[in-house]
Amino acid sequence: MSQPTATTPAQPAGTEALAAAARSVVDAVVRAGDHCAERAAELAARLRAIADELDRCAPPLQDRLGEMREFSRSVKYNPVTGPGNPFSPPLDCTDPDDAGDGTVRGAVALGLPYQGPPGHVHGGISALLMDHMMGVANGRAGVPGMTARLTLDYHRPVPLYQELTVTARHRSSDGRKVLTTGTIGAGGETYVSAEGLFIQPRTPLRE
Ligand SMILES: CCCCCCCCCC(=O)SCCNC(=O)CCNC(=O)[C@H](O)C(C)(C)COP(=O)(O)OP(=O)(O)OC[C@H]1O[C@@H](n2cnc3c(N)ncnc32)[C@H](O)[C@@H]1OP(=O)(O)O
Repeated sequence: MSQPTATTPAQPAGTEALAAAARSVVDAVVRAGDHCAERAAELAARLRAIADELDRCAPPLQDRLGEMREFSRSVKYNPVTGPGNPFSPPLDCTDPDDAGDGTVRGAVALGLPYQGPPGHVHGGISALLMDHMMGVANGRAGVPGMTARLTLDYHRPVPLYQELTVTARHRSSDGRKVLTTGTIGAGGETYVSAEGLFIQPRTPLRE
């Protein structure tokens, strides 16, 4: 029987299936740790061969960077919610359960690759989730912008392997300055709260 993992993607296909498989590899590498030391060299060679195969499919970097300016691709491959990016947990906010007040919600459970303090999520990962979710809230409010300042209060350590609720809400705008708040919590408890100042660019960031 396979070991439990923190992230259980819902039947992905195509490149999303590829990303989900790579994500599973990352999770399994950290969970197996020194317990697979005897087979590490052999397994590394097999993974390297797969990476080389993928490299042969990849277009020149400048072409790919150009493609990635497209909004749909930036959504698919972003490092927080992107189903096409193995680095993303991914945070699921496809059904954001908008309460009608502009709050966006997402759900995620994070495993050992995201550990900071023992048994808990790295504080920088919490900041990543907050930054991104506030960006999503701003986008939905029609005021997308660049993060200029991010302030986090870490109230409690964020547990690994527990479904977390991540929220964000655009609060106010003053010219190009956008103020947004967010939380990470579970079971009615808030582990992290955040406030962000975002600046709307003079020209759009993406095509
Ligand atoms: C699924 C799709 C959803 C995607 C969500 C993605 C979310 C991800 C968000 C990010 O990660 S963005 C990446 C991290 N952020 C950056 O790289 C930003 C780097 N900084 C910059 O590019 C510029 O500094 C910035 C665009 C933020 C501002 O430059 P500007 O030249 O446009 O602004 P300007 O300097 O004219 O300042 C405009 C106002 O903002 C204020 N301001 C700017 N930076 C500030 C700051 N850091 N703190 C406080 N106030 C600040 C500034 O004082 C001024 O106030 P006033 O209008 O009242 O005079």
